[in-house]
Amino acid sequence: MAEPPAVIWKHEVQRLLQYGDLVPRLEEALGKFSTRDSAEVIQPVRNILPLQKHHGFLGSMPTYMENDGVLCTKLVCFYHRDAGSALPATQATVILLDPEYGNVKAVIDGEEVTGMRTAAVSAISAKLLMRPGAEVLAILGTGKQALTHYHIFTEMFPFKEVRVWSRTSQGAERFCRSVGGPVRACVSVEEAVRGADAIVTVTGSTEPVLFGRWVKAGAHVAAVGACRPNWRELDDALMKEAVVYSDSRDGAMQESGDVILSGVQVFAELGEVINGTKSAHREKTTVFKSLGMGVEDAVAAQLVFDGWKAQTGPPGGV
Ligand SMILES: NC(=O)C1=CN([C@@H]2O[C@H](COP(=O)(O)OP(=O)(O)OC[C@H]3O[C@@H](n4cnc5c(N)ncnc54)[C@H](O)[C@@H]3O)[C@@H](O)[C@H]2O)C=CC1
Ligand SMILES: O=C([O-])C1=[NH+]CCC1
Repeated sequence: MAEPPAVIWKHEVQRLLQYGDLVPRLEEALGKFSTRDSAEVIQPVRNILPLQKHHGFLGSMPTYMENDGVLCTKLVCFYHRDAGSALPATQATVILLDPEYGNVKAVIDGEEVTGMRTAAVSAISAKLLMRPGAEVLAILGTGKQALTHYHIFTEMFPFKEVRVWSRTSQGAERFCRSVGGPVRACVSVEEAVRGADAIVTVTGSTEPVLFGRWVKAGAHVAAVGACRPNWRELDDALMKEAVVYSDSRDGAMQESGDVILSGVQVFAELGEVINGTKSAHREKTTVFKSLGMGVEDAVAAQLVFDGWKAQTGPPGGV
């Protein structure tokens, strides 16, 4: 009979998941995903169930990595919240299964996994697509994703200046106090992004907040919010000016309002750049449209589970 599942919650995930391990695993997994080899990764575009009464969605995100023996699914609820709502915008749980027996091995808090793997993939996009010598980072939004993006971007790149914008001055000030590092609050999006080399959009907006006329030619934009076909964060001018990359081309064509409504084509998946089958146009303005993929949760969950097993020892002791 199978062991009961491990339940690994937020504080343990925070202790067990480190960007130093996560980033190389994600790079490898993005590359595998883009080979479309079913023995490497099977991962359909997430299935979405609308929660109309609550202005939200339940996404189920299964992934099977046959060669790595990883079977996983994430359940994620995400919402369009009114300003001032105290309710969370995103809640997630990751379930790791044994692919041979079918039993659940671990139930893992998905909040930290989602925060870290999303920021790590955006940082990978910047590593591949941002111009060398980038000095100024701008972050639009001051929620959970803003925080994880701040930490990994300032850890991986030597920015001289970091700016942040929020809808409210209290939001921006709270963010500046919480990061424990240098950052300047800006009163408008334009002030935050003018002259920036890298821009991260992590808002709950359903309308464009970032306009192409403010974006410096050659800047790199990691666009993380607006994960529904009728939601936007970027305007048409920016989408049409930029070379557009995504985590999943199919995901972007089904879920990204910025891609679908602007009518642009996704030039490449990050995995294709990693595999060397598509170019990294660092010299041009680039947009990485992130939707989030189950394979990213799967590699993060496997890292957490491996760390948890190493600390607890084999089932039943030695
Ligand atoms: N691409 C991906 O893999 C993932 C994307 N997301 C998306 O990223 C976005 C941010 O997620 P979290 O940080 O978890 O949410 P959060 O609720 O913690 O933060 C959202 C931020 O956006 C701001 N905001 C909300 N509505 C806005 C509007 N109309 N205009 C400007 N700013 C607005 C809020 O004030 C807050 O600063 C959401 O759209 C979420 O669905 C979340 C997880 C993964
Ligand atoms: O990949 C993910 O977890 C999500 N993408 C959009 C909202 C949540």
